[in-house]
This record gives sequence, structure tokens and C-alpha cells, in this order.
Amino acid sequence: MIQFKNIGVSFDGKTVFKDFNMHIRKGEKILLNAPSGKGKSTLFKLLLGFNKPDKGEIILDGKNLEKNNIMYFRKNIAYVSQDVDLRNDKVWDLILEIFSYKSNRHIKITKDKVLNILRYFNFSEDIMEKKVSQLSGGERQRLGLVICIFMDRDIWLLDEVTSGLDKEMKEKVVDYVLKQDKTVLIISHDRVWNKSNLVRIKEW
Ligand SMILES: Nc1ncnc2c1ncn2[C@@H]1O[C@H](COP(=O)(O)OP(=O)(O)OP(=O)(O)O)[C@@H](O)[C@H]1O
Repeated sequence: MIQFKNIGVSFDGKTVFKDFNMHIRKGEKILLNAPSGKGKSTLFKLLLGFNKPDKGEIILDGKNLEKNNIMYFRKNIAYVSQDVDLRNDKVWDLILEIFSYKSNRHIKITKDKVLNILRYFNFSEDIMEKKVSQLSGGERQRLGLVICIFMDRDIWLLDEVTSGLDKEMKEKVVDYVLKQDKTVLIISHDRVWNKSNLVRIKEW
């Protein structure tokens, strides 16, 4: 489904990837395990077309990532970044706005549906009326994940989504993610992801 083929990436003369290869099948859950600075986040940015490799190919559903089909890649991907950068609106207004965008408009959200998932992630109802700036780091991460869930895209890129959470919530997030019929790439230093044999570990 996704393929990184002979990828080479350098920044300012420093090589991050020389000849990187990875093949991801539909529905796989993959934990990217490499030391800091080895290019984990860069892989996400490559797949989204935010960075361009110096050499190699990035393929999704048989399509080579090129300028003219970047939107195909992006439409299939939901990305939760490390420092979830959400607009400082009230949570419910923010959600309404995100789902009014052209690429998400086909998704029918209701306050009840959103509340159900928010409750699963231990939010109370008053979250809807809070502004994003009033949320803690961990709450923002969970909110980012909830938005990703509602986007209902085939591929999820999760960058440190469990780092600010307590043990019980980490396990809840992992449980939820692993049950989904989605292809998920995970960057995390949390051991909770390694416990399941549903997770393939890609090390370099
Ligand atoms: N746009 C950029 N310009 C210059 N250097 C960059 C750029 N993006 C990434 N780098 C460098 O590339 C290397 C890989 O960065 P990346 O963020 O992908 O690593 P990582 O494995 O995700 O690290 P961490 O685990 O610390 O988040 C780092 O040395 C980083 O400084």
C-alpha cells in the first residue's frame, strides 16, 4: 500500500537517509523505532509531501508521489503532530470548522458522536466550551487524536500521541488505535506500543 523505495535525504549536507526502504501493507500498525534525529518525523513529512527526498520513490496505492498528486496522498492521511497545533477556538467551534473544509465536508459529525468519543478518552462534556489554549498538553494531544478519528482517513500518522498521558490513558489510546481498520505509523518512545503483537517494529 505504501512504499518508501531507496530514499535519500540530506539537510545542509548532513545525510539523514542514504538508502531507506520500507513496505507497509494495508491495515498494518508500525512503530518507527530509531534514535532521535534519525528521521522518523521526516518520514511523515515525506509522505505528506512537505519534504521532498533527494532520491528515491514514495508510492501510495501504486501512485508515485509527485507534485500533481500530492493531494491524493494528503486526502488519505490524517496526521497528529507532536505539538498538536490547533487554532485557539472553542473546541466545538474548532471541530465544526475542521469538518467544514472541502476535504472533510462529506463527513457527517454530530455533537453526540463527538461527545461519545471524547468521553471514551476521559474528557467531560464541558470540554466543548473550552478554548484550545485552556487545554493541557495531554488534552490537546487527545483532542488531536479524536479529530484524526473523525477524519476517517485510511492512513494515520501519529507522532508521540501518548507522551503526555498517564498510564491508564496511554493504554486506552493504544487499545483504540490497534483495533482500527487503518494503516497506522507510530512514532513513540512509550513502551506501551511494544506490548502488542499487532504492532510491527521498524528499526534503523
Ligand atoms: N527542514 C529541515 N531543515 C534542516 N534540517 C532538518 C529539517 N528537518 C529535519 N532536519 C534534521 O534532520 C534530522 C532528522 O530529524 P527528524 O525530526 O526527522 O528526526 P526524528 O527521528 O523524528 O527525531 P526525534 O526523535 O528527536 O523527534 C535532524 O537532525 C533534524 O535536525
